[in-house]
Amino acid sequence: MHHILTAGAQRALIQAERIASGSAESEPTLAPLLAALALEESRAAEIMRTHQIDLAQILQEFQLPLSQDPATSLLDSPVQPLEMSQALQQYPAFREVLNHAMQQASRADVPTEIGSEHLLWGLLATAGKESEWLQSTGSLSAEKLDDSINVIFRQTVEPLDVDFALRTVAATADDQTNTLRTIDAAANRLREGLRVIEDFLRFSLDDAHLMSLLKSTRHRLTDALRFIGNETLISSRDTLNDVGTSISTTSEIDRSSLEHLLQANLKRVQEAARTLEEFSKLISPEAAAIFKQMRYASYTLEKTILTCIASQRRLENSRLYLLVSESLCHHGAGPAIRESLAAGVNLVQIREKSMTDRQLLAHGNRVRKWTRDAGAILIMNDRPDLAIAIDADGVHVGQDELPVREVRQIVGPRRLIGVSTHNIEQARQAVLDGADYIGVGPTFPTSTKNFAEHEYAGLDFVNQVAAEITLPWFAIGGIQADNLQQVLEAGATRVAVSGVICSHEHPGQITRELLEQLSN
Ligand SMILES: Cc1ncc(COP(=O)(O)OP(=O)(O)O)c(N)n1
Ligand SMILES: Cc1nc(C(=O)O)sc1CCOP(=O)(O)O
Ligand SMILES: [Mg+2]
Repeated sequence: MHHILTAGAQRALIQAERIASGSAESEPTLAPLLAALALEESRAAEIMRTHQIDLAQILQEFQLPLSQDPATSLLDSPVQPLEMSQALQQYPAFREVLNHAMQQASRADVPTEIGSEHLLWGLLATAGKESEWLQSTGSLSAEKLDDSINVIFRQTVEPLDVDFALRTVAATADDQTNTLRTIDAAANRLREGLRVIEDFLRFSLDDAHLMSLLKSTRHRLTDALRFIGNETLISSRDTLNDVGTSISTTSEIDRSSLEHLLQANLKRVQEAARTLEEFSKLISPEAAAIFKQMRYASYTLEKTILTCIASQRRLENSRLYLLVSESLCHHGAGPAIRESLAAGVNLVQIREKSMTDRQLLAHGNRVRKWTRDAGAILIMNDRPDLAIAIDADGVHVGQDELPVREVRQIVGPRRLIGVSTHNIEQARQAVLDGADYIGVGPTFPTSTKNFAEHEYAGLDFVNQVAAEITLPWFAIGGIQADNLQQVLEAGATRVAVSGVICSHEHPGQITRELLEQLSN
């Protein structure tokens, strides 16, 4: 009969082997197993804790060494899982523990893997100083443990033959080697793919925020591989006999543009992450979980990078963004919009706070016509529904309005979504949420919108965004012809304005002036 160990029991056995190898004892004992059960986050450790038994007591009682940080020691120097139980298996008392543990697991009313609690039970049932100590110090007995394990005894169990094919991995050594080789090859593909993307972010996009995201993805790969063991992977590597190394498909050779190259490598990363996730399930559920996270992270990364590239293209020539409110305009919104369009503005936002929906719809339809005729982009403030109704090119939302995800569901994939941000965390989040551009402000005091004094993000925020974000962004708030230069010096290349144009006697004239400064 084959029994499979739970992940917690596997870790405990690996730890036991390690502790035993560092112990000065010439004869093997069960103390390393006891210590390992207390060391791992497992049911056995939990049970022992409820009986006031902890690792420190065990180490002291049985004079065991544990020089490394127990929490990380297993990760730091991994043991090859198949070899793990070989030495312990030679030891009769350990075989007895396993035999008891298997019997105990067999008593469960549902098929049960051998868990750390069964190993603890086996240890208690095996005569020896460890069992005696557990019973005297922690007043723990095999009977008491039954309650904790919650086994339903329905039959008298005959001693079982111990089958030492304790499988921690695949059924055969060949299976295991092949699994490890697959993981090793996929990890290399993933690493290489990430490196290409990183170079793209560094040299083509020059985006520090996305680069730091990518780096943390790379670190996750390292974390996950620790669960499997780097040495184990390298020792399973067999490049000479790997048929995959000689195959290059046309899709691998054909890279028609930087973007194509980027996409191919994003796909490569996702496929490798999927392979790693699936094959790691045979070896380490912890690693598999990390690979799954990496796969999802790579989808976010893909969406974010591609959105960034597409938005840069769409907003390439939009340096001046005009927000129009009827109430601010000297001669009404119509003349302000038409004159500024004629002067060269190519991005307009309808920002009306007091019109009824019907008024907004009618106004929106007029502005749509003017902007379309001028070849300009039209954005509706606050209202995804009206953005669709007037066929605007996008919608702008603030921090308290609908999140990007929900707005996207309403306006679909092609309309632009802009998000207001007032600090660097919000800016980073908006990028990851899938915004197509962000507003960055308020830069200076403004009478167009109420902000408390402490809410002025100022030029520092502009500086921060300039240092790390390449998704198109517009500095906004109190920007005028006479302070625009400071904004540009802080790193902005695009600005959004309202009052300076709307309330100007000659909207066309001030528009030209601002555009002139922006083009310099
Ligand atoms: C380009 C741009 N940036 C910021 C805002 C402000 O949006 P929000 O915070 O939602 O405030 P209101 O404009 O709705 O009052 C914006 N509209 N456009
Ligand atoms: C509507 C708005 N949002 C801001 C933000 O920081 O999010 S600042 C602002 C007012 C922009 O108008 P003006 O150019 O007249 O100051
Ligand atoms: Mg708003």
